[in-house]
Amino acid sequence: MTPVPQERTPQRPEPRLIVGAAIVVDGRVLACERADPPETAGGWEFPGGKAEPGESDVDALVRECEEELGVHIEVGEQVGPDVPMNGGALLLRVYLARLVGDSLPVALEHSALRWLGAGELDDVPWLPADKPIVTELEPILSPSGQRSLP
Ligand SMILES: Nc1nc2c([nH]c(=O)n2[C@H]2C[C@H](O)[C@@H](COP(=O)(O)OP(=O)(O)OP(=O)(O)O)O2)c(=O)[nH]1
Repeated sequence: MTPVPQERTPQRPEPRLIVGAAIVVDGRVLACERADPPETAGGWEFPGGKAEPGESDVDALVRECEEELGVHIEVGEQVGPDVPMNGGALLLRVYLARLVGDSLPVALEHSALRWLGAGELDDVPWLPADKPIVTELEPILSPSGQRSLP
């Protein structure tokens, strides 16, 4: 019998994961202004970056926050949705986090840092992918909603 040719569905490569940390202290979250590249410079984001192959989300976030801010963090629950970027090639995922130890964040790679309370989240131009996440962060930062904080 002649084998029936199988339908071939083109395989999309897995998106590259970008992890971000919503570091919260006393009801305010740390926002970071990108310094480069020119396409995203001046946009505000959560500290973080690409998870390396085989690296857990938590390990990637701890590493990135040490590199970018000189702080050690403890990572909590995810906040907001996974947000596809670059036509699905990248996926942004953000977790609540808190500072561990006495070190305060320093802008080692960003051009500015700001601590924003619930009513101040619109004070900076977030990168587009961050907006649905910031929307879900707002009620968590408000005094009545700090249930999910790590
Ligand atoms: N870290 C971070 N990146 C974000 C956010 N929102 C957003 O659109 N991005 C984009 C900006 C960049 O195009 C990409 C992250 O790349 P990156 O350059 O920070 O990654 P990285 O630290 O691993 O650096 P590299 O390996 O490319 O040098 O994701 C966010 O909240 N945090």
